[in-house]
Amino acid sequence: MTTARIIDGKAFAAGLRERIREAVPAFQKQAGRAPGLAVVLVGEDPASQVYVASKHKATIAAGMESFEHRLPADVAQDDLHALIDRLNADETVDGILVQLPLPKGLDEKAVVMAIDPDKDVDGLHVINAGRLANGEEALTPCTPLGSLMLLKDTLGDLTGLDAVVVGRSILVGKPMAQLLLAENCTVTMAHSRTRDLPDVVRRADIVVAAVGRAEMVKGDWLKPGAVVIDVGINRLEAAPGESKGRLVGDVATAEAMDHVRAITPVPGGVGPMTIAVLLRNTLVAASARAGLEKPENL
Ligand SMILES: Nc1nc(=O)c2c([nH]1)NC[C@@H]1CN(c3ccc(C(=O)N[C@@H](CCC(=O)O)C(=O)O)cc3)C=[N+]21
Repeated sequence: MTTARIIDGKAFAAGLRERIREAVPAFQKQAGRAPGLAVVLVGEDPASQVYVASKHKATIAAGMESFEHRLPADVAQDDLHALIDRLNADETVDGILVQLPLPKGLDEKAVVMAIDPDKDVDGLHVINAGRLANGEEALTPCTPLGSLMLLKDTLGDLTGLDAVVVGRSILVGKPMAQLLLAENCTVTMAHSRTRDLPDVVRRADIVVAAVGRAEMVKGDWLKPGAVVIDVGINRLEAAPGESKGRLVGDVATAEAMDHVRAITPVPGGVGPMTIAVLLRNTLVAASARAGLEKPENL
């Protein structure tokens, strides 16, 4: 029996992008220019090229300015920093995103720390991580913020709920836990060294799976009625006769459907939210930089 609701991240993301598009003209009128997002792509990784192309398209569609910078995989660290410095100083650039991972040999952390925290639309700078942890206004990583939006849309007030975040990355797990804590959840962070992981997950009203292991969270790990956010995007090996393997999350979705109240699919769940929140963060950063009020209902 399957009763779970599929959380349509693609539709929610489309709605968010539409609200952003509607909010851009007010910014433009007051600031005298459109919000600008600079995306830096180093190297030729095909998956990264696809992501960057879709970010570019979405940025233009929202009425914002998109600046793309492509550098060769063997670029010197100093040259990359010189570009970041230029973007930091450029008044028409409100957001800077350096597509990750960077090719081997480059110091990723040093690059992220070189970004002006007020332009750090990925929310990866320690200053933004610290602001988030301290409950201050912060640019917040896109994937966890998008996940939180879906949770609040599904559940309303999250106060008092038991949340388990599986995965402790800087990009997703840690900021996700901070966001849930700020919504008054009781938060448990689980990871590869957690003992009795299935039993830990069984306690949760909210499960956020962000471990990067295909279908690791099984159906019988889930408390009846739990709401599940599946952050994983894993490409399975191609079956004979297929050119590409299937895309699956970190949760065994088909099994989970028999247990949970609602779950995000892969694809079409959290993934599309990531780009929509990137645009949201760009407009938020632009408004703050221009001394304008934070746009409402974004
Ligand atoms: N500095 C930085 N910031 C990022 O936010 C960042 C990054 N680097 N590097 C790569 C990852 C990956 N990422 C995704 C964005 C959208 C989808 C997305 O829209 N996925 C769709 C389609 C997936 C498909 O069909 O391939 C879905 O899940 O439905 C996925 C993955 C952002 N990333």
